[in-house]
Formats: sequence, structure tokens, C-alpha cells
Amino acid sequence: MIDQKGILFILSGPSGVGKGTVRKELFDQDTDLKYSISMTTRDMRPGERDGIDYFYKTNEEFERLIKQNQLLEYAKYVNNYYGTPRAYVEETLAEGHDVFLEIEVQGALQVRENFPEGVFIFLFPPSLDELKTRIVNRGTETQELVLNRLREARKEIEMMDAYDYVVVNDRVEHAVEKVKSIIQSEHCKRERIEKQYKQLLEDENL
Ligand SMILES: Nc1nc2c(ncn2[C@@H]2O[C@H](COP(=O)(O)OP(=O)(O)O)[C@@H](O)[C@H]2O)c(=O)[nH]1
Ligand SMILES: Nc1ncnc2c1ncn2[C@@H]1O[C@H](COP(=O)(O)OP(=O)(O)O)[C@@H](O)[C@H]1O
Repeated sequence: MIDQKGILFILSGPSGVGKGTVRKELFDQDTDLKYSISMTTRDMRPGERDGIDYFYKTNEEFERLIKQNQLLEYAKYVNNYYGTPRAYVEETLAEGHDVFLEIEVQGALQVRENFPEGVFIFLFPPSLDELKTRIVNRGTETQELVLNRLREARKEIEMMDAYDYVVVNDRVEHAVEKVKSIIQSEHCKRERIEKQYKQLLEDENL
């Protein structure tokens, strides 16, 4: 029998493309998705809260979590660690809920190895110029960090082929609608497969 596990959705793409913005809008629209809050060693930005935006950890704490195999994936990104708590994701999927990760590209590729059945969505900028404008306008980065993030973005865009879907974040509401359609169609796909599987068992009298 196919188990009734939830589906793991991964939204990834370069920093500044709008992953956080699209994810927040998606969750504001009352979805049944469960968001996995990441761990990070980066400083808290004004307005952020521990346990809501991230779980903020020291380097030592984070490295202990790595050693204890408590992270489903992790990456060092612009000198800070970011990682996904393994237990939350595995338990929530086992309860039958869909889980949504919003993570950078190196981490998404690690998830692909552990969860090849996950649904991988790459958020794409309308252009590199627009990506730079978004990072600068957000105002959270020094000029040096903006350049680091843009350099990183070029490498990340090269990894796009490893994804199941590419969504251009031209306007937030368009991108959110596209992500919602992907979620819906993945559910339809799963229902169809389950129906075919049940039919097969009945036909074979198993
Ligand atoms: N691999 C990985 N990346 C993450 C995780 N959480 C957040 N990130 C990514 O880390 C990058 C930097 O995040 P952050 O410092 O919050 O900046 P921002 O997303 O650009 O505002 C972004 O691309 C996030 O999507 C995680 O658990 N694992
Ligand atoms: N579709 C969009 N059009 C214009 N600006 C956007 C769009 N999506 C996001 N932004 C802006 O771009 C900046 C980076 O977005 P953010 O969600 O922090 O990106 P990420 O999480 O991918 O690093 C923010 O200032 C945000 O308001």
C-alpha cells in the first residue's frame, strides 16, 4: 500500500530573487503547508524573531547539530551556516502534512539526494540587473555583501537544470499563483498514481 505521506516542496534560487517574499505571501493565503523554520548562525535582522524567522544558533551549537546528524541539509552561505532540522521535516511528512522549505541552492541539492521524490522549484529573477536592484533596495547588506551575493547568484543560476520547475518572479502575485498551481498539480498527480495502484491491486486480486 502506498503510504499517505505529505509532499516535500522546496523553493530555492539566488539570494534576493524574492524567495522570502513569495513564501510569506503563499503562507498568508491560508495554505495547508507546514513551513520548516531553519537554523542559522547569521545575526538577527531588525524585526526578526527567534523561532519565527529562524532558530538563531552559535557556531558551536550549529556544528554540534551537524555532528549529531540533526540536519537534513546544511550549507555555509556568505560565511554563515544555514540548515534544516531533520526531525521536524520527517515527522511532519509522516503525519501526512506537506512541508515547505525555502533554502539556497547547495542545500536544495543535498535534499534532492535524500528526498528525490521532493518537488524542487527554482525561483528565477526577471534579469540579473533586477536581482541586484532587489538586493540593494532591501538594504540589509553592505556593498561588499551585495557583490558576494551576486557572485553566488551567477553560480546558483547554473544549477537550475536540477529542478523540477522554474518560476520567474516578475510580480509576486504571479509567482505565488504559479507555485500554488504546482502544488495543486503535484497533488493531482499523486491521487492519480494512488488510484492506478489500487486498481492494479484489485485487478490482480491482491
Ligand atoms: N541550505 C539552506 N539555506 C537556507 C536555509 N534557510 C535559509 N536559507 C537560505 O540562505 C540564504 C540567506 O538567507 P538570509 O540570510 O535569511 O537572507 P535572504 O533570504 O537573502 O533574506 C537564502 O538564500 C535562504 O533561502 C536552510 O535551512 N538551509
Ligand atoms: N516580484 C518582485 N518584484 C519586485 N521586488 C520584489 C519581488 N519579490 C521580492 N522583491 C523584493 O526583493 C527584495 C529581496 O526579496 P527577498 O524575499 O528578501 O529575497 P530572498 O528571500 O530570495 O533573498 C525585497 O526587498 C523584496 O521586497
